[in-house]
Amino acid sequence: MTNFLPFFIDLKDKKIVIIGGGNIAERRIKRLLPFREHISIVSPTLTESLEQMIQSHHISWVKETCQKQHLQHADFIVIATNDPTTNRYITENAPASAWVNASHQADAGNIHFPTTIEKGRLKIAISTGGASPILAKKIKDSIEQAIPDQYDKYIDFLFEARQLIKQSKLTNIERKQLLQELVESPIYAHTEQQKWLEQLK
Ligand SMILES: C[C@@]1(CC(=O)O)C2=NC(=C\c3[nH]c(c(CCC(=O)O)c3CC(=O)O)Cc3[nH]c(c(CC(=O)O)c3CCC(=O)O)/C=C3\N/C(=C\2)[C@@H](CCC(=O)O)[C@]3(C)CC(=O)O)/[C@H]1CCC(=O)O
Ligand SMILES: NC(=O)c1ccc[n+]([C@@H]2O[C@H](COP(=O)([O-])OP(=O)(O)OC[C@H]3O[C@@H](n4cnc5c(N)ncnc54)[C@H](O)[C@@H]3O)[C@@H](O)[C@H]2O)c1
Repeated sequence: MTNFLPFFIDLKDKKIVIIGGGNIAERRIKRLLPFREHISIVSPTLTESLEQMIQSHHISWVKETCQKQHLQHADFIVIATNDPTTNRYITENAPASAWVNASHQADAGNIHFPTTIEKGRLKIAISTGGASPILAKKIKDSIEQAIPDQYDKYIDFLFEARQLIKQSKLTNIERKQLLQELVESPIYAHTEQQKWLEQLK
């Protein structure tokens, strides 16, 4: 079994190519668009919803079946066709440097889509390494219930506080104590957060 390293990546300037225009392609595009507007789809057909999406985003549609030139220079390839021969062709002809998501067969690619929880800066990604996406979803639901509603703003406050602490003249021990305190005794009220930040300015 291949061992996958969990990571958070920036897709800016990356060339993303999705092969196939069905349900899975649609699911992948919805996940990718908030992080990268420029995406190419290579597929003879598109779902209705994808047809609408290409009108309103920087998605380019190559209305062809997949050939080698579509894979050249791609940084990130999503295999999402319903044709096993094409799916295999892509895994065999993708550039060695590309990240390949093989939605038809987990271990044929080198990158998996996890299920994710996103609350502002907080991002949690869960994967079962292709064992059970349904279990991944179940774990997501239970973690989501345990995250307080105020976390979104509270984590922004932690970010701001940490920037100020890093710029301060405090010793390393004092910095660590303050950072620890902010987590052990969370401040959720906006006015209290502002007061706390003012003291450091
Ligand atoms: C996280 C999520 C994101 C997303 O897809 O958006 C995701 N699958 C989701 C749902 C889901 N997928 C499938 C079902 C039907 C039930 C079932 O088969 O179990 C359901 C359930 C449903 O639809 O409710 C079928 C399926 N999935 C894969 C294969 C191929 C294989 O197993 O080799 C097949 C068979 C295809 C076929 O039958 O031909 C493979 C992968 N699916 C992954 C991610 C990656 C591993 C993540 C992990 O290990 O946890 C991985 C390895 C690769 C990848 O695609 O990156 C999303 C989570 C739910 C959510 O968050 O809502
Ligand atoms: N990872 C997952 O979570 C997951 C879940 C379900 C299915 N799948 C797998 O994903 C794949 C796609 O499933 P789907 O439901 O989106 O299928 P779909 O039938 O909705 O769409 C398939 C698309 O592939 C296109 N296509 C076919 N041959 C092509 C070629 N040679 N070149 C380019 N495009 C081509 C079709 O025109 C169509 O747009 C299947 O292999 C399926 O097993 C993965």
